[in-house]
Amino acid sequence: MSALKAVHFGAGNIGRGFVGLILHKAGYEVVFADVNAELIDSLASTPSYVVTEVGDGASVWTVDNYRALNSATHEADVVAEIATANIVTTAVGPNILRFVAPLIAAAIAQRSADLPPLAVMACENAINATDLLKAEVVKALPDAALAEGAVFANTAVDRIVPGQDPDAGLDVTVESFFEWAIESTPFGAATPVIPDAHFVDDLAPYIERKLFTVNTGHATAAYHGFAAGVSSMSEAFSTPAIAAEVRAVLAETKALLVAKHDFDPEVQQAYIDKNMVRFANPELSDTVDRVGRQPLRKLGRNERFVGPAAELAERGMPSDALVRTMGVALAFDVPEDPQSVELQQLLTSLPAESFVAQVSGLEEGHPLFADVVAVVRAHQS
Ligand SMILES: NC(=O)c1ccc[n+]([C@@H]2O[C@H](COP(=O)([O-])OP(=O)(O)OC[C@H]3O[C@@H](n4cnc5c(N)ncnc54)[C@H](O)[C@@H]3O)[C@@H](O)[C@H]2O)c1
Ligand SMILES: O=P(O)(O)OC[C@@H](O)[C@@H](O)[C@H](O)[C@H](O)CO
Repeated sequence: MSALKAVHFGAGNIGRGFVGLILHKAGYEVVFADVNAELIDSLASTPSYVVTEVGDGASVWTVDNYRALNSATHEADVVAEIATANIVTTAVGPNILRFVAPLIAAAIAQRSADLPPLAVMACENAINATDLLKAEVVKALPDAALAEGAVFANTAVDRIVPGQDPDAGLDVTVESFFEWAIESTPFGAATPVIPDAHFVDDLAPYIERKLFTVNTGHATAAYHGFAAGVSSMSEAFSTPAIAAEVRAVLAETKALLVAKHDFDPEVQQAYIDKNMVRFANPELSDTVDRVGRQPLRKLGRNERFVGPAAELAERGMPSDALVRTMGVALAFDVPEDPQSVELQQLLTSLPAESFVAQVSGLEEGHPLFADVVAVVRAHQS
């Protein structure tokens, strides 16, 4: 292995505008793997694309030195690339990890024992997404011991990359802010060289602070915005009643983060205030449909609403704003979003208790269960 090589699954917004860019800046040749034939053909036939940042300290970056492979039609080629790569990353969505895992498993099984272990990092908005990916990879390996040929590290990624102008081609507009935290412990002394990432011993506080602040706040504005008939995120945040709902949920998640991870309350408040400014950035043309996408995932057990609300309830602490927002999220009805369609079907076909058990994963005896049932029932009536 001479030059550095990374295979990245998911050449979408965060793939091109964040992970691909950072790996490129770190000196890796990036091989993008995606199932979108049009996107892959376009990448394969275009030598470079441009990432334009907006916001404080914005720069413009040209990304080149990449290749692109269709992972639906060229599985064996993708496997061969991973088998000789230093790093494999994903930004496909947590529900898709199980589909990319068999390719990573096949590559690990094929990898020469002379090569250093493959670094595997899922870059998704989910707690311990790499652990989910690892479980699927191990399931697909002919011998679980082969997993020793890879190092699996959880990560937390933060950069708002909205849906792009259809005329932009491969170019991506992103906010200038970004953060990529990667757990260092799995790597021992051999952490990958990625200067724009930072390696931390314990990722839990980072990923929970990110998911339960950035993503909880973001989704709160999206669902309240949708219910109010607002379509752009910047408009949602500049609507005082919606901004107040966001501040209310973030006060609740702050209380949890402070109690659980011993964060300094003032530091967490400064983080919230900084994010309120990020969210409202009028230069980012983000939509409530994108930020609220896949509502069934977002209403899941370890996700941005039920996750913190359940822990608050277990500690006897209030979670009224989080629960109220879950109720508002039920109105998210976007015909182009299959999970939104399924959400609407489940709301008409299931009694409130079954809906809550199925969608939120809460059990009947849980201290949050009755509160969530109440908002579902109110929505149904
Ligand atoms: N956009 C953001 O602001 C942002 C920020 C941080 C994290 N994330 C996370 O990154 C992930 C991707 O989000 P996005 O906004 O880039 O979405 P996106 O829809 O723009 O990109 C996802 C890409 O994955 C591809 N894909 C789907 N199935 C695949 C498969 N089986 N194999 C390979 N590729 C496949 C799609 O074709 C698409 O190009 C999500 O987990 C999201 O939560 C997004
Ligand atoms: O990607 P999702 O669907 O989990 O969440 C939508 C947005 O909140 C998200 O993509 C943010 O823009 C991103 O997490 C910012 O780092």
